[in-house]
Amino acid sequence: MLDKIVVQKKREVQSLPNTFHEKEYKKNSLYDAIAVPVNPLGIIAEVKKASPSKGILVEEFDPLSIAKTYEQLPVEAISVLTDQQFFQGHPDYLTKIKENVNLPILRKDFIIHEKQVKESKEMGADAILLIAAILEGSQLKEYYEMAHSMDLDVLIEVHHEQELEKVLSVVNPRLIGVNNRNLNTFETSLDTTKKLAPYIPKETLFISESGVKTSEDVNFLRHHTHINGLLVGEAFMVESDKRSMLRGWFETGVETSEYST
Ligand SMILES: O=P(O)(O)OC[C@@H](O)[C@@H](O)c1c[nH]c2ccccc12
Repeated sequence: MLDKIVVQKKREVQSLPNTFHEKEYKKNSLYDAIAVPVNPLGIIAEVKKASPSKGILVEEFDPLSIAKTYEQLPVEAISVLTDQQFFQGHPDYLTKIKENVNLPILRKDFIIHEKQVKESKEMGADAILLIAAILEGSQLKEYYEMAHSMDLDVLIEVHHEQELEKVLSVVNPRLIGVNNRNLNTFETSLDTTKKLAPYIPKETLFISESGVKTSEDVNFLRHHTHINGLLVGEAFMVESDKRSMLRGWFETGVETSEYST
């Protein structure tokens, strides 16, 4: 699946222009929001209509009103899918949300070319995702540095130890996301975050991505790892009472974390 997405992205990149116009948006730092969260853990709530694994999550999809609901909860940041082909997202959703919602906005897409980094800035993103599985070490370094020079924060996504090693050998990332979903099989396992936790540098902000749905999930992650935040899509999208769900996640608190190194 990931291969198929990359083939499509290569096609899309060919039709991107060579120059982009930078508009003046107020920057909201994803890093700062996660470093000093309002919630007990930093919450990045995703605006996602559909996914290749689940199909359409919500029929009546109004990205701006979803983002405004997130802003009211509140959450620390918003992730917006801009991929059209596989997730039914759109770049305009991100721009519209940036213009109307005062939270850090992460562009969620499959970046494989520097033009997409510049395009993200033009869209109004505060941060981008770089997926280690689809990038060489040299590309990771190049896009990471380029993004920072444009004042974009970067969340680097990894799935396993070799990817993490590749990332750490080229950059000193401020934010790392461990994706619990295997992008080839689409299965999620929170053990992915647990397994990688000991290898995430202490000074790096650590996000667990995908497959978080219940307070048991949240407590599992808080008990076994030193995560700073969660990236949640589906659970929010299909829940009508998002506020109660979020409150419920932190109600029971955590027993002392077993995680110590
Ligand atoms: O809907 P979930 O299981 O809560 O997952 C959200 C998010 O982590 C997921 O959408 C995601 C993580 N990494 C990605 C890379 C591309 C597209 C999507 C993603």
